[in-house]
Amino acid sequence: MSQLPSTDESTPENKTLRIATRESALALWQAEYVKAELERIHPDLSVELCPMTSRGDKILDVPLAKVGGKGLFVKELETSMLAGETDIAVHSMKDVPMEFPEGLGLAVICPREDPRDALVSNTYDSFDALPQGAIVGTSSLRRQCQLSSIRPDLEIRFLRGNVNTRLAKLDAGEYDAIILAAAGLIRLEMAERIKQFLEPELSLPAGGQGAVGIECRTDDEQVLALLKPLHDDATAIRVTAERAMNRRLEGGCQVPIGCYAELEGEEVWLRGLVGRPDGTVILSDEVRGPKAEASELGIQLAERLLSAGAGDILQEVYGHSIK
Ligand SMILES: NCc1[nH]cc(CCC(=O)O)c1CC(=O)O
Repeated sequence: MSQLPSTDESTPENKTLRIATRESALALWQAEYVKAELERIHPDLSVELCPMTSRGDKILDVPLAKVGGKGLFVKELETSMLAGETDIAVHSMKDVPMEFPEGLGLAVICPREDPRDALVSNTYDSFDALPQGAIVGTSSLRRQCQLSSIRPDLEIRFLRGNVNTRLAKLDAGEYDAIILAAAGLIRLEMAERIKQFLEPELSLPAGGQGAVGIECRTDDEQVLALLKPLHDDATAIRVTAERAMNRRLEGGCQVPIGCYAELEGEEVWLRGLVGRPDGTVILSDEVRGPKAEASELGIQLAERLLSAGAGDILQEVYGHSIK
């Protein structure tokens, strides 16, 4: 952490913790949330936001699966932490790559918001109410795949940009409905725009959806101690299982992979799917097991999906085979 000029460097009031954040409304909300939590728990700490633009925010005209390179939304933030210009970065867990650069790691995972996808429309009240051939906006291959599999008649149209941009395009009449993560709308106090929460049976969420994680330098004991009270164990177990599956399949939120873990007492129930973007094939499976084995469960489920043929589907999407 940086020390502001002071005669007595040991006084905690002089410490400023700097949060690297993207500039979208949702990213800023999440960073403000972490700032507020930190300042509530540590009244002597001052926290400052350092907003920056990521590559993923700049390239808006191509589906993310095609932009190439994971971590489009986090690289700039990581560079600034490694350079010591900032201390922590707040991320949507859905956008965080599996591997961290040397010297950085995930410190805590905060309590999960609603993990479901949501249907937003100015005309129709539910997914079932969409007429034949309705135009649905999303650029997520995972959403496109699942919705097309039940409703092949729908016309899925490209839609990217931050939450407000996407809503503006819906409001401009470009789509009959759009699909967004419920969490983003809830955080931005736009939950009233949600017409229907899509249950996992209809649209299995992306791994980590709805959860916020905090990354920092792995050797920064002081920052790690400050962050510790923000951690939520139940969320971390669920997200660990989901991310383990994604890691094995080399995927994240930019590919047609869904995974969602719930806790049932001491057990983790993990559901996963891999599908062709057009929804003509969906492989889905599930596993259950002890909480302590969350990441083994994720790998186990990935292996089962691979045995069922997920590798061929993913090869088409990635352009290379997975081992
Ligand atoms: N990929 C963009 C992204 N990353 C996180 C969220 C939503 C909030 C969350 O999942 O925590 C969104 C927008 C969306 O999918 O609608």
